Amino acid sequence: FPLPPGPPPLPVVGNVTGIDTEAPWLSYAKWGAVYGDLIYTRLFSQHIVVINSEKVAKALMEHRSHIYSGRPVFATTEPYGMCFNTVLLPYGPSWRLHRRLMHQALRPDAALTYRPAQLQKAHDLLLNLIASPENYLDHLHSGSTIMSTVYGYEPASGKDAFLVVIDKATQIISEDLRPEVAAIINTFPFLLRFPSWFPGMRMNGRAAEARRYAKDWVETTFQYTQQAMAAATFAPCMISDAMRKAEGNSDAGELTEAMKHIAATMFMAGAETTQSTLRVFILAMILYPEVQERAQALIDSIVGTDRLPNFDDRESLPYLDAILRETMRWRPVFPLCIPHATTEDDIYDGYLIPKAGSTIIPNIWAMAHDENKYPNSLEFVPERFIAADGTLTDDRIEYAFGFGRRGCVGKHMADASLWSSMTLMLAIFKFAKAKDANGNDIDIDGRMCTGVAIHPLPFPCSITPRSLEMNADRLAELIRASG
Ligand code: HEM
Repeated sequence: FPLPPGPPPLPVVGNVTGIDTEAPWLSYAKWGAVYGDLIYTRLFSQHIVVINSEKVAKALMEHRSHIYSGRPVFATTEPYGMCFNTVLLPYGPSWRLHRRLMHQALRPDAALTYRPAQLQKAHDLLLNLIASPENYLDHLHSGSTIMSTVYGYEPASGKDAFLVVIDKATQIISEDLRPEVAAIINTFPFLLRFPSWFPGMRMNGRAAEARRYAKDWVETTFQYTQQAMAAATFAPCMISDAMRKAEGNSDAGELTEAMKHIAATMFMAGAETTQSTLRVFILAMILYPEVQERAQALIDSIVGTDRLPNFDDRESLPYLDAILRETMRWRPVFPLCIPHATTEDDIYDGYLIPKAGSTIIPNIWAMAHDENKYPNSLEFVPERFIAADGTLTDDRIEYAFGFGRRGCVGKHMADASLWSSMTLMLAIFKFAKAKDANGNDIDIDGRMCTGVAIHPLPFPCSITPRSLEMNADRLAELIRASG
């Protein structure tokens, strides 16, 4: 059988020159218009199969998930200190153990138990935003529930020491572990042995830095929880629950080691993604003020202004869910998902998808910007998720969380965190363009960073209470009144 169609490769480098390295998802989507939904391409020695449609992604990665649940072997994983990371583990016993332990904590009914903590975090976010709106990026970050639910640790608002370390590691890894970068290193692994002062070898220094940060983050945060567990006041968290259950088991050592790695993975996979989605949300609210006003009018009419919204209001606020879905569609955090790898040869639609080292890239960006499904896809239009009878459509943007057995394990937790943060922020604040010294709006270009996971680059914005009477004391009172 032939390989799927794709652009003709150059000798040695393959298709590397035809790819927009800042936004490869755009190149792959353009190729899709010529070659179809399933494309074969080669970057140096790396065989890559790109999937541009949700239908094909589901047919392969969900209905044949026993074949498509591996991860490519990246020469960068070990030098960057990432061997512990569930996301990059090969399809095998360690990954299965990680997944089982995570599933126990994050399956839909277990995720419900985090709701009070998620609401509390959303309240803290409001208080922090009213106190210092200019630091909104720090507040979005420290507002994550993951540090408290996983480690029992409450990050300080502002620049929390643990979060700073984790941020630095995550940033380097997201930029340098892209399949396009990994393809170069996989082909020329000796590049990683050049000293970092050698021209062009900045990457080497970055690998050493990432390794240091990763070690610090895996060990120090875990030690924090182990020490804190001895204190009578320590509230249970995922680690303390798992460690107590494992006590006395013959495999307690193995479970403790796995928990340490899972906890670090959950933070890496969960906090950054949630924060990035909230950044996209704020960007959209500023660029589409009519959407913001419609949502606020709905909140006022359903919830009123004497209390804050809570999860019981969710069903009555479909437009808020439509905004959440549109946020995830408009600028997906993982435009190229996280690559999978095949563990057997496969034949699909008359084409061979080879086992030998094939990297499978679902182009989530292309799925989210399919003009047949989402006309004017570059515009932010939550109404596309509202049916004629006013209810939500069936399109839950599941593809933004990946596919099959490797699909996101934290999606229920992410969904509730995002909904509560977005809805509560809209209830209290108006998001608008910042003004310059002459009182004119400062334009926002909405540019995104590049990497495996992307977010809008920092932009100036004005975050002010919607009501002139609202201040920190009144907000604290409103939170108390909301129970
Ligand atoms: C807006 C928030 C989030 C988005 C958009 C998101 C998206 C994704 C995507 C696209 C993948 C790759 C799936 C695949 O390979 O097919 C993934 C994997 C993963 N996600 Fe999430 N995620 C989010 C939040 C979270 C949270 C809150 C957690 C944990 C608390 C989490 C934990 C994980 C883990 C552990 C994996 C790796 C699964 C594996 O390799 O088996 N994610 N996520």
